[in-house]
Amino acid sequence: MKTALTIAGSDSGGGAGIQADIKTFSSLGVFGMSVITAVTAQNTMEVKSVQMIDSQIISDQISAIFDDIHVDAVKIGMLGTKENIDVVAKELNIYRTEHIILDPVMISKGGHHLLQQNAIDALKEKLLPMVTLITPNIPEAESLTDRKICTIEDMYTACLKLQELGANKILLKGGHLEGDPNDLFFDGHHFTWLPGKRIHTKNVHGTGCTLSSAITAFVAQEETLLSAVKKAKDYITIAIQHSLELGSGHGPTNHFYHLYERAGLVDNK
Ligand SMILES: Nc1ncnc2c1ncn2[C@@H]1O[C@H](COP(=O)(O)OP(=O)(O)OP(=O)(O)O)[C@@H](O)[C@H]1O
Ligand SMILES: Cc1ncc(CO)c(N)n1
Repeated sequence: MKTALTIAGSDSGGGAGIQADIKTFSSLGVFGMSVITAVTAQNTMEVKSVQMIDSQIISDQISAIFDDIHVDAVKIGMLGTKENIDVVAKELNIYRTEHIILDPVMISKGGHHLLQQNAIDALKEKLLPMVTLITPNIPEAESLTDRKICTIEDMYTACLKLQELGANKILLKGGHLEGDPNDLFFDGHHFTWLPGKRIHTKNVHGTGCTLSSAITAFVAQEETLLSAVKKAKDYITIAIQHSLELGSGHGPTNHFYHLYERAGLVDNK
């Protein structure tokens, strides 16, 4: 069985973070492992509080895994602090993996800062150049490039700017712009649009986490990056289409829908 590792924060509400990543890995047939960088007390409405995990324990979790188990692909989500970025970059430089997918998590859907402001430079300098793919949403790309993104033209320009900053491949998610959620993939030479149709639901908690871990699961299974990104887009679309009405805020997506459907466990009437 292929393996995937997520280095991210825990979401007690189960829809985003480590929990979304492990559900995604499992539903797509790869063995999931985790390095927890932060514990968030979170539900569908808000992040109540966050406790960062000590850098030494982060470093130990990474070495415990890599010293023993082969890792086919790594996904990085919430890191929280500059210290965490430093330790993750240092360890991943030691244990080299072919595929590293970075979701540069900065702010939760409810507006809670999940990355300290002083950590953005470290993310740009240390992690950006060493990862295979970065998957910012519009506000994250704006923060990384220091410019507003309002139009399709701006999305192209932002990808080129991210490349200038050292990024290898980029998936710029368009979900935060008006209209349909079309994402732009840039492999360093060519642009490819991943068209979407907006699903009108408030249950979009953890969509970014789920998309990046699905890409990770597909590259772990030897898909090319472009094919992994396309399959992951299909996967998140189905997960949003069948998202779950849980809690009073942004409910989670349905990570296992395609398996339930295959098993005849859903009523399609
Ligand atoms: N309402 C929607 N309907 C269909 N697809 C959507 C919708 N919202 C987002 N998506 C798609 O979901 C994926 C994740 O994008 P999104 O912009 O929501 O990530 P994000 O803001 O990083 O999420 P998160 O809240 O987890 O940080 C993208 O492929 C995006 O186009
Ligand atoms: C732990 C965690 N990671 C990522 C997100 C994405 O928004 C979140 N809400 N919580």
